[in-house]
Amino acid sequence: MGSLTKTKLPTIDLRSKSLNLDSSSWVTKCNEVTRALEQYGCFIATFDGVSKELRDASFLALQELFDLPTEVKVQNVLDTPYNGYIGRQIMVPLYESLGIEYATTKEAVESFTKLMWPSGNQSFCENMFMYSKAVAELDKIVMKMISQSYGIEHHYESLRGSATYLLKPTKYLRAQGTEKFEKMMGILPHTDKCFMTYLHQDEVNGLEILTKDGEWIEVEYPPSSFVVMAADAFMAWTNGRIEAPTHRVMMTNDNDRYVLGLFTTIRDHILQIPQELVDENHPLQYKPFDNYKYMQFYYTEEGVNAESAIKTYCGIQSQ
Ligand SMILES: O=C(O)CCC(=O)C(=O)O
Ligand SMILES: [Fe+2]
Repeated sequence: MGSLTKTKLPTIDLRSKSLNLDSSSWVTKCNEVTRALEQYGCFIATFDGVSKELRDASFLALQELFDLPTEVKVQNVLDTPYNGYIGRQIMVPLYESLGIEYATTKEAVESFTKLMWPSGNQSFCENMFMYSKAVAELDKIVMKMISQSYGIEHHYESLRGSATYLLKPTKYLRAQGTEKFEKMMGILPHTDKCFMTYLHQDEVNGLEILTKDGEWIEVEYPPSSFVVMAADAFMAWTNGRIEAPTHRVMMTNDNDRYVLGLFTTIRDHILQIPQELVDENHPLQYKPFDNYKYMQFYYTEEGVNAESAIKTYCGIQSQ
């Protein structure tokens, strides 16, 4: 599927000083974010909410976490399948991740930390909590910008209190037993099932995005930036105006790769497609749905085998 291209994803400056704008420049910036998402389903955001110290400490904390024995890591069991602990599986032997649910609440990060380190690990706990809070601020900025550019702020306001954040520390081993430049799949092509995704990596690249033209873009992003990516629930909520991009990770045999993904999910709130996004050119494509229940559906046989799980779950079939 698809060839590799040298196209670059747009980079948008969302550092605090560049958001201090007069109203017409603000509108231009909001439109820039929305157009990038409409075209690619994602973009690179420069963001200064995570200091260099916090970033360095967070990636060190990740190494400590993955160095724990497997029997400790498997204790992290969550209700959502595949969010608790995934260890090196046959299809993706390089991949390992752990999910921290409700990561913007201190209690949740404390209880995860206690599970991993019964005698405590204060710096891990503080760094993960601070990191999650900082990136949740980026989510608020991005959501405000998109909803303003579509004129649907009041709809977003009504669901914002139902946004929950899953922090997913992830480690990819470098490709094993391969030649230089030969790549091995780190994570299979997929779309995310949540609402929005925010990815941050150590120096090692590997993420690839499938464009609408069927070409894979290698995403290279510098340390001070984040990949902002629409997920399935967001695609449905925007009535398909912004599509969740298919993405994968390809690893070379150079270095292991660490990633911090923050995933927004809307819980306990039925998502209704804003009527402002429905018109003659954009007929209603999705019924009201529950993001969290959709994530559960995805892991059923029907969900896994569907060509588009979100369309099977809540899509309106065109006549
Ligand atoms: O490692 C990455 O850059 C992407 C991770 C990813 O796609 C996921 O966890 O859903
Ligand atoms: Fe993903």
